[in-house]
Amino acid sequence: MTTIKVALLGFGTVGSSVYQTIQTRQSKFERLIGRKVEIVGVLIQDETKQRDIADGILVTSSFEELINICEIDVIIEAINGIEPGAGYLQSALERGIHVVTANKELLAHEGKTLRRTADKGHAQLKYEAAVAGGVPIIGTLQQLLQVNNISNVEAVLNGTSNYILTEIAENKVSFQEALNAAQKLGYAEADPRNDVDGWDAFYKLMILSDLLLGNQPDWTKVTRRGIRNITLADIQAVETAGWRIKHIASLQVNEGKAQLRVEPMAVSEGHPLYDVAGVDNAVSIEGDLAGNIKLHGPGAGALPTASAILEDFVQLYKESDNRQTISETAFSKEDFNRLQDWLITASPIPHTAAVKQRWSGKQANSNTYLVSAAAEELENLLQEGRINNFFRLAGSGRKIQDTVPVLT
Ligand SMILES: NC(=O)C1=CN([C@@H]2O[C@H](COP(=O)(O)OP(=O)(O)OC[C@H]3O[C@@H](n4cnc5c(N)ncnc54)[C@H](OP(=O)(O)O)[C@@H]3O)[C@@H](O)[C@H]2O)C=CC1
Ligand SMILES: N[C@@H](CC=O)C(=O)O
Repeated sequence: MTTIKVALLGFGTVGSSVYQTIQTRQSKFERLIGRKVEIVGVLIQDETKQRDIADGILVTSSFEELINICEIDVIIEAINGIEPGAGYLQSALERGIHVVTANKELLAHEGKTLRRTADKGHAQLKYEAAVAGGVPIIGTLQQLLQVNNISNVEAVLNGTSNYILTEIAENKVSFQEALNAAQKLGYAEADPRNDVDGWDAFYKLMILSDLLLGNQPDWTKVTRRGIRNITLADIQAVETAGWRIKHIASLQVNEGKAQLRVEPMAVSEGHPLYDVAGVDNAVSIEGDLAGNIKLHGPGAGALPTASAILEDFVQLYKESDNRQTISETAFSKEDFNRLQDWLITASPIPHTAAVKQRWSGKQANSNTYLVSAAAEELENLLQEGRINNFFRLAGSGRKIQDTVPVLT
């Protein structure tokens, strides 16, 4: 029986979990792909750290050493940031080495170049773990794309942010306490600003854009808001009105134009993302043939991410499909002056906004209002401290009367 030789780049939360799983599931791999799997080398940064890695496996901080000494069939990459990882993957693909990566920041920036190199080098590039952790969204979209037209994707894509919002709401902990816990549990990025300022979800959305539309919009034109300024008072006020706040990445295609956004939104009961709690991620997809499909599961953490990586790994030896999307869809600009419906939390209501409905909160400053207003106007009111927060209503095309509970 021949052996597949694997090198791991990174031995942190994700890398060490991939290592453990490969070591303990040998018989499963043999059954699935008829070959043994051997880890031949591990690339790390700090050579002085103690690690539980078997003798005979090269552990090095030099990529040159790793790639020149070891014979490698597959590189599994789980390090942080764009460089040096992008250079390493480029060099591996040029040599015909397959790559499986979990690194969304790298892929959002360099995915296109890497895919081109993969095609030329006849190697495959797999990245299921880079979007939504253990939720198999990439494979599902690749499958659905064959005949469906996808018009709308709404997704909770950052496990850390969802965990923090849930902890604040359910356990009344502070933002900082919830973030500390997310870091301890291995959910957060090495620099957690990527999570709480919306960058991580943004990178994942750009990967979905590449996959669905064959391109990415101008990054500077995409709304990106994080969860930093959301308070317990906001969460409670919005819940009093029957809604929840979720950090949502959305991609909507309307008349050949795509609009992408990452922001906290208000979701009503019945919305596919309403019940997504803790570290879970979920993706709600509208296909013109399939209808609404929702995938829901753990969005971060060691084992779910290792699961996505190793399912990709097995697929390398079962098929060869590195298809690139070709699409006619253009990207539309956000119109910050267009009147839209929003939930705002404030007290008292600023006179400029047209109020459609009002819910009294338990505390003096926690009233919730359904208003028709322009994003720019609300952003200004927020900056001036005249409202506490504002949330777009999730669920495109829904009528407001369908989603807002009638008050007595
Ligand atoms: N944690 C999660 O739930 C998920 C993470 N990801 C992605 O997976 C990747 C890894 O995440 P995670 O395991 O949490 O991160 P960690 O910070 O736990 O681990 C990062 C690993 O990469 C190594 N590393 C960092 N920089 C370099 C470098 N320049 N050269 C060589 N090695 C380097 C570190 O080395 P050393 O040990 O010496 O410090 C460490 O072993 C990231 O891209 C992340 O976005 C994707 C999905 C989920
Ligand atoms: N930091 C990320 C990890 C997975 O991609 C998250 O919290 O979702």
